[in-house]
Amino acid sequence: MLDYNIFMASLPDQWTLTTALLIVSIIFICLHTLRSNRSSMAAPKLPPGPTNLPVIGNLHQILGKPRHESLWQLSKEYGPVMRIFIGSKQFLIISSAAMAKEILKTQDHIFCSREFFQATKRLTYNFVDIAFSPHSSHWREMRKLFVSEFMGPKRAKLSRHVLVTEMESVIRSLSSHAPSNTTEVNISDMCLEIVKQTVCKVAFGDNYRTQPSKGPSWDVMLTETMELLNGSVGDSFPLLGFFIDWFSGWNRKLNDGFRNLDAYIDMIIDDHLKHNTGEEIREEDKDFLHTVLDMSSKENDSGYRVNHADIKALVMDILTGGIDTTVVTLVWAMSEIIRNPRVMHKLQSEIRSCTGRIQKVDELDTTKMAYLKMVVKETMRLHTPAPLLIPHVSVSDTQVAGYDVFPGTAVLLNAWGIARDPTTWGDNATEFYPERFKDQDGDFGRDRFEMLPFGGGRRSCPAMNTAPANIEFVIATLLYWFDWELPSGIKCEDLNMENGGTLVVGKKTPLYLVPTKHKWED
Ligand code: HEM
Repeated sequence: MLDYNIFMASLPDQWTLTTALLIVSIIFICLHTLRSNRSSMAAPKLPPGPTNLPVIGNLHQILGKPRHESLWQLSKEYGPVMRIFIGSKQFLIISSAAMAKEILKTQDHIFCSREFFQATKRLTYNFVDIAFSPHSSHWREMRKLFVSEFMGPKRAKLSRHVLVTEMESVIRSLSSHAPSNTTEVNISDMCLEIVKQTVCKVAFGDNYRTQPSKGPSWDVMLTETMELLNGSVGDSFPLLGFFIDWFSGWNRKLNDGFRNLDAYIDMIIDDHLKHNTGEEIREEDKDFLHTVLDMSSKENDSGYRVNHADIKALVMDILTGGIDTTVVTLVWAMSEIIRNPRVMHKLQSEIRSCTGRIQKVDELDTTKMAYLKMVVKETMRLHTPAPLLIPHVSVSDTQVAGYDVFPGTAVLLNAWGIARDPTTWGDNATEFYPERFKDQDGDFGRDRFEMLPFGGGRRSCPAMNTAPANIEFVIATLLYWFDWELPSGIKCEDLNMENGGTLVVGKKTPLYLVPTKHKWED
């Protein structure tokens, strides 16, 4: 017979039993929590989207048409918050004003960073610029510096002066052949020249006229740089990307493009440094680059000091952000004006009646020209220059419209589609009809997010207020002094309005027009 005492001793006492039960319960709770966490991690609520194929993702569904148009088409099926794979890279696609507001206003603090692409890394001297820099204190300081020194009142005054001088020379040159009424003018080239001269003179003085000793012409260099900023095929395939870009020759193209741009930027900076060591330049004669180089010798109030790479990256942003966007808008505006004789006559009569008879370009005051502002807005609505903005990237976990979004998610906001959405803009959404802005304030949809030509939130374009004023001034000058026609044989409805470009989308073919000097009736 078993000894009772031994039996009792072999049983756990009350205390041990309670402890064991407690431990088992804790383990059970932990396992349960872990399991439910794991299952919730394994099944996050993801936004809808088309089924993606291995390796290429949804590439086959967006190729063949401009990216923004294909994405807009897909969003009609999958909704305003959609998930897409370009190669193996995942993107969140936003296609309504309400969701744009969610990203750019309500959750602006989360969707405020930028994507890492090979080309942008190289061209921005390792992301130390403004436009492609991740959200950081460095970006904040660079943007602050740019807004105060490039967009401030002092520079705005200089910019106006430079633009007036440019327009005077354009009028002189056009007048010299306008009386014949046959000479076709390449408006696309003319607008590029006007914007390039203005931006570069304000930013770097006259130095940009000098070509780099080797390498392509200035215009070719800018075109190549813009193409590189569109990104490479390899960017869509993080694992194989390097090999794809190497085999396709894209890496060589990037190296050559960067070398040319870098040599050119070096040349402008060296020129300014030589100047700085010579006789003192008067404060009012300093261009933007002189000012920034001065700043690199001391810390600002927040203890921040720009270095050589930062300055080069700033120059890169000015060249790539400030020229193409403005030129494509001017060309689209002139194209729509010429295609719509009703608009052209109404606009010319506003410009001429507001101005009266003047001799000098400087006397032209666009501030009172309400219809002109509507025409520029309508151009930017219908031809959003950067149709998908610059990709925004999330910095932390969040939810959008109830869907889970993880940190590092790249977001493409379809500003082009949103600005043509018939639910906002009505049945004539794809028509050029400036009068639709008659009762709206001049805020470019900043509060309503119905049109976003300048993006939104903290990453919005710092030139949002200055760029439209310059565009208005150029159009007013051209339409005040000249009457315009399409080259003989081309009808308004035949004008080619196809898109070209990816990051910045302009008119695919150059615009040619024939000017006639306007004759005032006595
Ligand atoms: C019609 C003219 C212009 C248009 C349509 C335009 C459009 C844009 C757009 C869509 C963005 C991205 C916004 C976003 O991601 O939310 C942007 C950013 C930027 N733009 Fe412009 N832009 C114009 C003119 C200029 C000019 C003249 C400059 C300077 C010379 C400039 C400098 C920049 C910079 C530095 C950024 C980056 C802002 C940041 O990431 O913090 N832009 N622009």
